[in-house]
Parts: sequence; C-alpha cells; structure tokens
Amino acid sequence: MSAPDVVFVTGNANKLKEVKMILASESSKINLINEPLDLEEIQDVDLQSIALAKCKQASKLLGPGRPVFVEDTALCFDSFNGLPGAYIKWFVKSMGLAGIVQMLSGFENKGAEAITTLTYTDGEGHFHTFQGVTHGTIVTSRGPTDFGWDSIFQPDESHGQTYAEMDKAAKNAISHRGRAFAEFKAFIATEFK
Ligand SMILES: O=c1nc[nH]c2c1ncn2[C@H]1C[C@H](O)[C@@H](COP(=O)(O)OP(=O)(O)OP(=O)(O)O)O1
Ligand SMILES: [Mg+2]
Repeated sequence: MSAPDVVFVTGNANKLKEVKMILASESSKINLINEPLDLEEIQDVDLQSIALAKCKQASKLLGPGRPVFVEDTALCFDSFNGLPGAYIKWFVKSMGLAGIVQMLSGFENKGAEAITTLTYTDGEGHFHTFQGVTHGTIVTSRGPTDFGWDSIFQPDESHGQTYAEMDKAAKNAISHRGRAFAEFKAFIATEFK
C-alpha cells in the first residue's frame, strides 16, 4: 500500500523547504503534498488558537477526509511580553529588519523566543497541536536575508551564528520548527504505521 497523502498548507517556500528536509525521513510513511493556499490569520496573541483556526480553515477548503497540517511561526521578545508574536510577519514587512533591531534599542534584554505551533487534522474532526521553542537574541543582521528574520536571530545554542549563517541541517537541529516537527514525527510514527 502506498503512503497516504498529507497536505501541508503554506504559501511560504522557505518554510516548505525546511519542512521537506525535516520530514524526509518519514517519506515512506506519508506522501507530503503542498497546497499554497493563503489562509486568513485570526487576530489573537494565543498561538495555539491561531494555528487551530488556520488548520480548520485549511481543512474546510480541502474537504473532509484529507489529512492536513499548517504551522504558524511567532517571534516573541522577552522585553515585549511576547509581542510581536504572530504579528512578526507584518513588522518584517513594514519596518524591515533594521527597524526591528531598532525597536529593541531602548531595552537591555534583547532576548527572544522563536515559536512554531503546528496543528494537524485527520480531516475527520480530530486535531493535534505541537509546539517547538528556541530562545535567542536579536542582533544586527548577519548572513543571507532571504528568509524572514533569520539574519537577526542568534539562537543561544548556535555558538554565535545567526540562523541565516547556519547551514540548514544545523538550523533544523535546534530550531523552533525542527523541535515542533520532531514531536510531529513521533506522532506520525504512531498514526501512520
Ligand atoms: O524559521 C524562520 N526564520 C525566519 N523567519 C521565519 C521563520 N519561519 C517563519 N518566518 C517568518 C515568515 C513570516 O514573516 C513570519 C511567520 O508568519 P507565518 O504566518 O507563520 O508565515 P507565512 O505567512 O509566511 O506562511 P504561512 O502561509 O505558512 O502562514 O515569520
Ligand atoms: Mg501566514
């Protein structure tokens, strides 16, 4: 029997590339398909609620009986009590990376948590949420700037490199996304034997 199709709904090509790499080892269990649908993101500071709403919407668009997952990635400043959080996308768009670094100039604590919240549904009414967190520091941009805020986030565990300066395998090994999907992989192992 061939592996069941599991749809990842995202319009972000960089995310997709990382997720494909992280899930490559599961390719005998699931057949990963991308649907680049633009999902509405509800206004909320609760990351679980945002990912769940995104997943419900994706599932509705794709129809019943289709396993699907989405993820939402947030960047939460220690000094801002969790903000910008899920709104980071709009800060990157409107202020640019230098503007975001500048936002923290008046604060001694430049720490931040990168958080990926992943919600999966079997398309039959069951939902499962997984989360991965990586703490780091917001620094002046270093490395390629092709993926979001990668060049201004220096994880505590990276020996001084920003995410953008790390190779993908090294990033995935300690990243918010890598950690969320490590949990998802364990789930896949039990769901799709
Ligand atoms: O590992 C990452 N390293 C750096 N930047 C990142 C990362 N992961 C997401 N990002 C950026 C993309 C977007 O500006 C925001 C998350 O917003 P988020 O809604 O989750 O992503 P999105 O709208 O681009 O794609 P999707 O179609 O899956 O919702 O942070
Ligand atoms: Mg989005």
